[in-house]
Amino acid sequence: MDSDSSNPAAFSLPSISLQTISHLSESIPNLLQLPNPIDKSPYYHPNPAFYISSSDVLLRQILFDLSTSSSPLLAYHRAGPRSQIRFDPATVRAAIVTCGGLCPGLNTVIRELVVALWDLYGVRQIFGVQAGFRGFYSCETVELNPRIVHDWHLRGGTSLATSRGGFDLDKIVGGIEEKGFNQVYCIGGDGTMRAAVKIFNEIQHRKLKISITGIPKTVDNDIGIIDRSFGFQTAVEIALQAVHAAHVEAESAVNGVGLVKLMGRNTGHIALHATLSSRVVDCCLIPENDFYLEGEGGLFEFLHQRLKKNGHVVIVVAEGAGQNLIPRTESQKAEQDESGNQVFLDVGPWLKSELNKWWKRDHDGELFTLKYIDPTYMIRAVPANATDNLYCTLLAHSSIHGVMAGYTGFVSGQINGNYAYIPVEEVASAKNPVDTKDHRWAWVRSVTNQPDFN
Ligand SMILES: Nc1ncnc2c1ncn2[C@@H]1O[C@H](COP(=O)(O)OP(=O)(O)O)[C@@H](O)[C@H]1O
Ligand SMILES: O=P(O)(O)OC[C@H]1O[C@](O)(COP(=O)(O)O)[C@@H](O)[C@@H]1O
Ligand SMILES: [Mg+2]
Repeated sequence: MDSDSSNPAAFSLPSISLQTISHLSESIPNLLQLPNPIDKSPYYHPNPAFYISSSDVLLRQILFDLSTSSSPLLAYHRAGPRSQIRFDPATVRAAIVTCGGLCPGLNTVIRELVVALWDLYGVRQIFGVQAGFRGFYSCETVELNPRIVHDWHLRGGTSLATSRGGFDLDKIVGGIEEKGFNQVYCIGGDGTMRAAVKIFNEIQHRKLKISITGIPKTVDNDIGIIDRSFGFQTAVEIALQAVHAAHVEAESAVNGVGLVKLMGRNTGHIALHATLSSRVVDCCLIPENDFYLEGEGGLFEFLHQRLKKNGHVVIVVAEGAGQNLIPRTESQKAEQDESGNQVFLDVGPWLKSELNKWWKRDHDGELFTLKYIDPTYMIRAVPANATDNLYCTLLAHSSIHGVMAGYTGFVSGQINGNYAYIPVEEVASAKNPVDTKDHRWAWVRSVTNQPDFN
């Protein structure tokens, strides 16, 4: 018999599958247990509901159709302070490292890790590892305290320096052991999370009492599961300034084209958000949606019509878009950066040149002005805005609470507005492409009216 779709009682809730995270007690016998020092904090006055228990979870999917959902709902441990801690603060030696490219908010995360370790938990041995993972074995570490980091949230970049490459598992874990670190906070993107998985496995293999955690940073917002990465909103805000400038230039010319290239290696989130919030973009080109130039339904045909109608156009192109169209030599095909990422060719100047050639070929003699803007590092080399700053603080605090409670091999992240602990392996493999089948891409297309290039 068919279930009655108007009667919610006719459906049963799917089961829940908890994504467990590792705990030091699984590999370290007789792990000590102490009351959380926040009990004595003059600011928090914790009541019983203040502490989070290991049975507190949050769901990844909060919207689903009961008539079709049958697979279990993924749940994660809720982040936050635990009533018992598993490190004696007097013996903690915490290491903080930043890896990969810059992202607004890196310095805020470092600052808040230092201040909260110091103020909430009474940790006094906190170290900054310089220049990314290679800093564990090739540079002096710097001792940090709240006085040193007090104004770091006002600075862009990372005051610890960062780098790509330099991943040598043996040397890194050797360096961690040699320097006596027992808490390792890794701030970085997808590459850093993959590296953290390997370090975590090696620490477990060596049965060391070291907790390692990841705090995901990616200006491209290309890490999955979490709502968004810190710094992303700030980057979009700065990107918008470039889009508005391109619009002014284009509108003030005859047959004016404003072309803006924005970051986005594999994902077009920055381009998409800049397009949606500016409302002045005529065409948004992202890596997830191939495009072509010539013929029916192509970019040139669309631009021709738009210029005829409005007299100007604004194009936003993400750096990873159109890579399949740009001619490249055999050696360019094989080129990789220090972290093993394929080196992209620069889509901005290529597209600018193709557009100029097209106009000259098809509209010779008619006025045409193309202004190209590439804000590149300007969008990520700035301090975090207010929202991202608060987000960084909560991520840093979540990480410390989890580590002090003895959890390891996890990442702190926001899921549906709440904070969760997610296994680092899961984050390392979770991508976050723009879904060109969902409502947001449909929204872009309805705002721009651009072709779908199918
Ligand atoms: N698959 C991997 N295994 C081990 N280390 C990796 C891996 N991918 C990247 N790394 C290391 O992680 C660090 C940061 O990676 P990178 O890709 O440059 O930046 P991001 O973390 O921002 O994506 C680098 O030191 C790099 O060598
Ligand atoms: O020139 P760099 O420092 O290698 O960084 C450039 C790359 O970093 C990125 O900003 C991605 O970094 P994220 O890991 O922060 O997402 C890309 O958009 C860009 O290709
Ligand atoms: Mg990356």
